[in-house]
Amino acid sequence: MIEEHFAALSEAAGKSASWSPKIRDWGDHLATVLSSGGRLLACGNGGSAAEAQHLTGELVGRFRNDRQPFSAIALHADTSAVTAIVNDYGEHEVFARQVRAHGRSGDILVCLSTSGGSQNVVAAAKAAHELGITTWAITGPSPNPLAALCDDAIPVEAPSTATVQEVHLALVHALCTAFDDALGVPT
Ligand SMILES: O=C(CO)[C@@H](O)[C@H](O)[C@H](O)[C@H](O)COP(=O)(O)O
Repeated sequence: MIEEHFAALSEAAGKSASWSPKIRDWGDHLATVLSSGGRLLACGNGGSAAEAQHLTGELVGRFRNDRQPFSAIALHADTSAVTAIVNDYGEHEVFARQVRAHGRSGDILVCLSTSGGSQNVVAAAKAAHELGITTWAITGPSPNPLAALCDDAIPVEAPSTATVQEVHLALVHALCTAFDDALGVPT
C-alpha cells in the first residue's frame, strides 16, 4: 500500500505539470493585485485549511527570498470569529461572512477542496462573486460544483483525498514561485 501511495502521488504530480501555464497566469495576476494593495483570501476544510494557511503564510512572510509582506488571510485561522459565526449564523456561513468582512472588489479568493463540494467553501465563492472578488478553485477531480462556480479552476485528477492534498501543496508552491517570478524576487 505504501508503494502504491507514492506511485499515485508521482503519477498525479507528473500530470499536474500541465497546469504550469495557468499557474504562471495566476502568479502574474496575484502579483498585480497584491502589489497594488489588494488582498488574497484563502479557505478550505481540514487538510485543505492547512494548505490555505500554507499559502497565506508564504505571502505574508516570504517564499524563496526576502521581499515586502503582502496581505493574505486564511479564513479558518481566526478561532474567535470562526466559533462566533458558526454559533450565530451556522456552519455554512463560516467563510462567506469573512469574505464579506475582509474582501474588496478586485481581491482574490482561493478555494481549496478535495471534493469540490463542501458547502461552506461553495458559499464563500458565491459571496466573493457578489463582491466582485476573483475566485480560483483548487480541487480534486472534475466535474465538481466549486470548479464549475469559480472564475478559474485547477482540478487534480487523482484517486484519493490524500494524493489530491499532496498535489495541492505542490500547486501552492508553484503559485508562490510564479508570484515571486512576477515580482522579480531573486533566487
Ligand atoms: O485531511 C483530511 C483527509 O486527508 C480531512 O481532514 C479532510 O480535509 C476533511 O474531511 C475535509 O472536510 C474534506 O473537505 P473537502 O476537501 O472535500 O472540501
